[in-house]
Amino acid sequence: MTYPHNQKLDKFMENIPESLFNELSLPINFVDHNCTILVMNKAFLEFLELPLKDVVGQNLVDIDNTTRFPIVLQTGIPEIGKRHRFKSGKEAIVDRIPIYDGDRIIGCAGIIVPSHLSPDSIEWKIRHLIINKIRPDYKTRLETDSSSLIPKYTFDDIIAKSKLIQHFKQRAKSFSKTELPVLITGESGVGKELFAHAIHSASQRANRPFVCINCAAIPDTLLESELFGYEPGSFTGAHKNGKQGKFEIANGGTIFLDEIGDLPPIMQSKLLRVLQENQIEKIGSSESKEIDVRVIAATNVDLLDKIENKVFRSDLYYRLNVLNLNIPSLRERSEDIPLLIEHFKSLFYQKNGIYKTFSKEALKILSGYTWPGNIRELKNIVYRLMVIAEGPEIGFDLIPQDILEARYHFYVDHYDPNDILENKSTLTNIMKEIELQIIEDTLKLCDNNKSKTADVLGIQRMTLYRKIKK
Ligand SMILES: Nc1ncnc2c1ncn2[C@@H]1O[C@H](COP(=O)(O)OP(=O)(O)OP(=O)(O)O)[C@@H](O)[C@H]1O
Repeated sequence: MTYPHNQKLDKFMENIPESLFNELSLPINFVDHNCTILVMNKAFLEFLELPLKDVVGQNLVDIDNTTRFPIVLQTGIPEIGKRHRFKSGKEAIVDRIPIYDGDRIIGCAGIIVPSHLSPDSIEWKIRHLIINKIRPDYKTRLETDSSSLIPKYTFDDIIAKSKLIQHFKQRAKSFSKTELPVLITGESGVGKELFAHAIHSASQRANRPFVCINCAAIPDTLLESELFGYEPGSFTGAHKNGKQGKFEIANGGTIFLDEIGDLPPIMQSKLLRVLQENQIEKIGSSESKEIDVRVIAATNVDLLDKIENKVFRSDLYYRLNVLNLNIPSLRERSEDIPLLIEHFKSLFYQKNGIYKTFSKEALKILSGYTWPGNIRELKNIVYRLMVIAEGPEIGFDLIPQDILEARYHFYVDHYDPNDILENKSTLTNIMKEIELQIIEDTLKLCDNNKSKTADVLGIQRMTLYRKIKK
């Protein structure tokens, strides 16, 4: 295959034989930097329900105006495993992978992954092969999602309808226009890492590395070499070629220092020096190297408290906390819960091809829960329910006991002792009242179905009748 307009792309594609390309049942296309189609295989044309004629040279937007290729060509940010509705109304999971020549975007590849395909299928494997060929650095993300140099998320991935989070998204977007350090605080699982990725993705550095390091997950003895690297032979057991540190890898881009509150004091001093001087010194080296790295740090502990207890340096805190985002917990924005459940359902579907709905009662219970583990906990529960539900609908009965019980604690916690004094109630009467309230609420959730209510509450149907009658 040759692409007269683009020698670089030509070189890039020269190893892919056209015959093989057209035989693939996986729809694939390539466009140049103007979104002009360079290749669209038979499977792609068939998927778009287009006649099997040559579309090379046409603009993809003219063929399918729903395409997001122009956006990917502009941002340079890959979109992998995204759900897309085509002009024909068909839906599928798609990958859009920008192709670079150095820093320049010269084209984009698109793959449609029909939703019935299992991750074990040959097409799925070919998809991985193609992505890895275009972006070898993306391989890690597809497999483990953990140590890639490419940000995993953009602001579009932060799902929220609450005004509260919209406000934080807006603020974070304005932070991405600057080069200043950002400190993201908030409880565990609220999306701090997600925000860090999004800030980088929307910044001038989007096409440069995004390097994450979890300061709590690395033993103190290894932290220095992880962050700053070492020279060959600088200590026993050192790799003979030495090692690049995370700061050096992140040069030109962003480093995300997660769980910064757990950084040991000695490393706090070293980090402070790096931030002040913009220079790193590898272990075993006497020379400093200039670096240009934007720092985003996150923590779920109270750093001011740590400063007061003299376990965190206040000067480092002020260096990191130039811009601050204190992400609210999920219980402060419970109106986002149904939307997040919908989002995780569709993510699960994209990955596993399994789609289930939640019953009205189940949704109501999940929306009323306080989610101490925040969005991470919600995501895990949604995935777990998708796996364990046998039928197409996830009902009340599958909700974990601790979530159901938490509702009952709510009644107890919210009982006003003044009512006891005013009404001169006895403990037995108070307990009965609470019990009745729970029964009434559960009956409502179960559309007045008494057998179901008894089942959910774990009592006999006759006991339920007796309690209602009383
Ligand atoms: N608004 C959101 N929309 C969609 N997914 C979200 C949102 N917020 C968080 N998540 C998801 O919830 C999970 C936890 O988020 P993340 O790791 O960013 O939290 P965190 O605050 O950094 O947690 P920790 O303090 O434990 O490191 C991730 O899978 C993330 O993708």
